[in-house]
Amino acid sequence: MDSDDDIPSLVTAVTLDPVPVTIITGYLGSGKTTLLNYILMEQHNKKIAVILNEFGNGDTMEKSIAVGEKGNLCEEWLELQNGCLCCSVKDNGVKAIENLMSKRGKFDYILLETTGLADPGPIAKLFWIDTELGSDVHLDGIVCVIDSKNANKYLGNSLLDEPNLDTVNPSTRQIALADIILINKVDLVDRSTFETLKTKIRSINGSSEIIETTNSRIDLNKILDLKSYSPSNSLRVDEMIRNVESLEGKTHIHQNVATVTLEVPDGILKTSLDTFVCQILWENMLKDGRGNTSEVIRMKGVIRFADGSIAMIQSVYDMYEFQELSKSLSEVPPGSRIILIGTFLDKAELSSLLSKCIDSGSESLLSTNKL
Ligand SMILES: Nc1nc2c(ncn2[C@@H]2O[C@H](COP(=O)(O)OP(=O)(O)OP(=O)(O)O)[C@@H](O)[C@H]2O)c(=O)[nH]1
Repeated sequence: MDSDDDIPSLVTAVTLDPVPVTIITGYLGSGKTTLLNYILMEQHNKKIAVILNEFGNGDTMEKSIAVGEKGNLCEEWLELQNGCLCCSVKDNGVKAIENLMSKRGKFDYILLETTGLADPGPIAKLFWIDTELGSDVHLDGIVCVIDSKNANKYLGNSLLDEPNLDTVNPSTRQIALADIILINKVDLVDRSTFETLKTKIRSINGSSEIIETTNSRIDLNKILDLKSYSPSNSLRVDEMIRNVESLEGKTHIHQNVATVTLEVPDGILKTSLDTFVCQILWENMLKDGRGNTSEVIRMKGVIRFADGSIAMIQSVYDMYEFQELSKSLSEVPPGSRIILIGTFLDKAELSSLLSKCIDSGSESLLSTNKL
């Protein structure tokens, strides 16, 4: 490990723009490392930090991180106070990365590869919330790599498989949370296997772009600098909605995880939408028609509020935010819509719960005005 002795104590990283973090997820052996190496090769003139989010051996307090510059990778250490990156407290992993940047200079990009069995949600929340706190890093997006040879097995053999009511496997969560999905190893499968797999993936995540790849080769503009968690992504919501709507009427729900769109009346009160979001994300008040409690894994949408403002709404599990759109984003298509990905999502029940929140919001506004 490097000594701190020769480093002035007040040196901090001069970071004008936060460094983007892309999470690379995917089931075991799908081609995540192949993708990482490809990115490093293609972007050899950039200073890219690679973090492998593996579990330590219990006593491990440090995490190795590779920083690539001018084609060379050198090992650095992340000095974590406690535990591994995915289960430590929010500030821990992020602060360690910021400290490293203050010693070694700002990275151009951070790539974080999760283990094949990891749910990328907790780590995504870690990097997402720190943007709010004025962090030196920010979450850019989640890329999920799928092994087309084997994924049909772990995603179920048939579209008619009996859904498992209790559990959602990590691979399904990785797909649900992905901003872009690479169906890799297409050289190893025939067209019909590929199409079956693509249909399953689409039935889980109806909104994100799906691209087929071999050896994880991809136009890097498609996976880096996506700004998936920035208000500028609101311009893509319409396209995402169209992806979801093209599936309507084709019911091939897999493991009960699916994507639905919800129309929200323009001019809704902020408090009404806030109540609705809290009820579905925090209070587990949303059920499907058969009484199963819904779980919202990911949500994104654009809302036109009563006060005339337009905001992007996003969530990852129980964490959500509204980000007001600037005037430069005023060209977002008309309407207010939300895309939800999760388990036991029932469009009719969602609409009904939303209507109740709108009604009670209007009633309380009315009684406040009477006072
Ligand atoms: N035929 C074929 N092999 C591939 C392709 N992409 C990756 N591989 C091979 O698949 C194996 C696994 O690839 P990795 O990139 O190590 O996969 P990973 O997702 O990082 O694997 P884990 O870290 O074990 O989860 C390697 O031997 C790769 O060379 C592809 O498109 N086609």
